[in-house]
Amino acid sequence: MSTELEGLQVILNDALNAIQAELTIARLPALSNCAQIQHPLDDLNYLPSPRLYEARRLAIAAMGQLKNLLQQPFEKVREHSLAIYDSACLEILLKTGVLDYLADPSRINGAVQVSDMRTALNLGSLQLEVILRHLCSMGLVHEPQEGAFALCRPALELREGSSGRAVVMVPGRAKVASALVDLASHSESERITPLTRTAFQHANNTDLSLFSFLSDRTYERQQWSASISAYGTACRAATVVDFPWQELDGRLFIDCGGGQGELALDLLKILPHSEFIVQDLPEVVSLTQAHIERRAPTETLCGRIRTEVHNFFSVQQYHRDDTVFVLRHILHNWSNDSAVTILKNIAAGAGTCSKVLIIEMVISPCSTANWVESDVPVTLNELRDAQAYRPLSPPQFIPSNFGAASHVSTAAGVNMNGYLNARERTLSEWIALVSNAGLTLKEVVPLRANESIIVCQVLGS
Ligand SMILES: C[S@@+](CC[C@H](N)C(=O)[O-])C[C@H]1O[C@@H](n2cnc3c(N)ncnc32)[C@H](O)[C@@H]1O
Repeated sequence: MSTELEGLQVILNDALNAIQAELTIARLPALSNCAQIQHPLDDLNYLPSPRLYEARRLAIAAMGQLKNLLQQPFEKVREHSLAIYDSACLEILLKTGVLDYLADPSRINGAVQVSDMRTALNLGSLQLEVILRHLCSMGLVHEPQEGAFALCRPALELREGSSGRAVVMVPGRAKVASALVDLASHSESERITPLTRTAFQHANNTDLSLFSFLSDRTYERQQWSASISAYGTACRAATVVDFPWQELDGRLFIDCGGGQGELALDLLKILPHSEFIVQDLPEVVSLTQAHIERRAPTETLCGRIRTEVHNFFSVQQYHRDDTVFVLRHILHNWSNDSAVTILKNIAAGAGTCSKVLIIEMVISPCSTANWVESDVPVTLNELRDAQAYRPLSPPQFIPSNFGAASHVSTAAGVNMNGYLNARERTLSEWIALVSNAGLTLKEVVPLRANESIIVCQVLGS
């Protein structure tokens, strides 16, 4: 019977050995924090082998559990309460132009003195070294000589055009987080603001929903749409590879709230006998149409892909029995009641062979109950040479949601809550939601990404 410390040490060693072996098999270079070029694994389009993907997840989970085990609790609480400055420093790095200055090809290979940055960027009295030192502890910057800083490899994800930058630049998140605290701190009886009002509305003193608020704010809308594209890019490779799309070739695909049509464009390439309709609100569809014509001129001409204005709060008009309705990153934007209405509008028009594919996170509860070994656990050894992705069973001492490896997903749930009174959902919440809408959940296909594909059919079919 090993102690928690011993158990986690073994798990971490096994995970690191598996990572090392998989890097060698894939002929990937060694990882380095201070490298000035991205590692192939940093590319969002690079899909790691199932064993490498899971070993990374396990190593992060084990490191998180070890940190929880070892860190002095007062230091831990202090660290979390100060975490608000992590995002503030990230924003300062971008908004002062320091990131772009350090990332410039003429400077990227050496460290730059703070005084030079201050003069070049006209930063006056900003105590830049204080900010940069905190960014060092976050692993985004390093300080090879006192007062001289250079970017670390992860910071390359913040360069212009990168998905990471798009996510950081979403406006007003700090305001929403603070309004969430404000709303949550009042008991039900003292509440002046009705519960249906979001923290976003409270923070911006508006009754408009996020989407209506953005409709006449071009800059903010562009920042949002860049971040939405970034989430799509992050799960793109896994969505295409880890789901058996070929079994559905020949069907009509309706991408509900399809945005720029990126998912349909990806599927178009691998499903030569299928047709695609990308639906969205009128102000989005006009941009989507132009985007699709640029990206897939031939398929557009052949009628294999087109756009259509459709509000998903009205009933779908497609009654073809073989229709596949896809909703990616849609339902987590809506409360349960609204999400049920959206799904009912699809179910009302869907034939018995139609499918509804929901591409979203399926949050695991953080249970530690599975510390008792499950019947047929999937281990890193079993994933050796595996081509098809299967998630690992969490070993003893690792929570069922892989703890620290789920941090982004649980934080995304709080973010959805703050902006939209919405949430990321667990499997039991998904089952309840789809059955309330007259659908049945057939299976959940996990992806090498934060998302899974939830396959639903019309009830009884
Ligand atoms: C988070 S984005 C997801 C976009 C796309 N599915 C993707 O994965 O990239 C949500 C999309 O829902 C659309 N949307 C919001 N309300 C809608 C409505 N009532 N009817 C149709 N689309 C809507 C938005 O315009 C936006 O394109």
